[in-house]
Amino acid sequence: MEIFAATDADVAAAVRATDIRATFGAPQPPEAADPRPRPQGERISLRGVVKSFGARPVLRRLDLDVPAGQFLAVVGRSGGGKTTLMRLICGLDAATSGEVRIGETPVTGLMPQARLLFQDARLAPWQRVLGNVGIARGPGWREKAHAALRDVGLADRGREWPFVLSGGQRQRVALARALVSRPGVLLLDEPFGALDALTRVEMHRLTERIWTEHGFTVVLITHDVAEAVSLADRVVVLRQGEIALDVQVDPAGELPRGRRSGAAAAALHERILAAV
Ligand SMILES: Nc1ncnc2c1ncn2[C@@H]1O[C@H](COP(=O)(O)OP(=O)(O)OP(=O)(O)O)[C@@H](O)[C@H]1O
Repeated sequence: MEIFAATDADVAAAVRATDIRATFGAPQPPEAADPRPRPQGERISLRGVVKSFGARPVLRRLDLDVPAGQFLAVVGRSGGGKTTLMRLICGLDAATSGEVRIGETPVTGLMPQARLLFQDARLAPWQRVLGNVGIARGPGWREKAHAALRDVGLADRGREWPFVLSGGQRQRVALARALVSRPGVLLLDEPFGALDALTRVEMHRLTERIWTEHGFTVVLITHDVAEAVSLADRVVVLRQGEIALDVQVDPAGELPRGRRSGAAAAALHERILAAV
């Protein structure tokens, strides 16, 4: 295993080379300054997907199409198969039968165009923040990692160690690490579940902004129906391995994302809760 620790000189050079003034929510510099290729959201499709562990079926003949660029939220009770679904989409696990595709490509192993974020940030403690974001290395990794840190409002934290960061900041580093390769699909497995309410709202706004700027396809798992209604284009309820509800959040385009309140949002909230 390669263990790499960026030296202070490395980090200082990377920080000097980019704009460290950009902070969370600040306007982003022109695309030309970013060394990463422009991302393309990718379609996700599942056809007749079954996943069993031993004799126990967890996903039962699932059909699901997520159009490129859509923000889909998946809600459901514990044990309903949500994480299993994510693992099949990114190729961490294989379906027992049926087919999963990202774009036109059948998922037969780990998919480089899909990135998965968990509830815990899973940072490498022996790497500084910049090293964590660029952990996959490759040509130009420092510049790419720094651009991703700037995306998440942590441009000036690259030289710090993960243990000095707050939980929300660690999740932002994990998000930057996922974004560094400009994925077509971002899979979020309850990444906000362990955060306090204010940090969670910050992360909602950050996720929405980055999704708008990057244009990737998002699948967000959450137990929080309000979070699903607030952020997503569409909500799917997964119950005992089957889709119990599949609903567009705002088909008429009347509910501003992030401020979805009022009777229509409340009715949708109730409908989702009834299906969970
Ligand atoms: N590797 C595995 N081996 C055996 N059973 C598994 C495995 N992974 C998941 N399961 C089982 O599959 C079912 C669905 O698990 P999954 O983690 O997908 O649910 P979930 O909806 O994400 O739950 P939660 O909301 O609690 O995270 C559970 O009963 C779980 O015990």
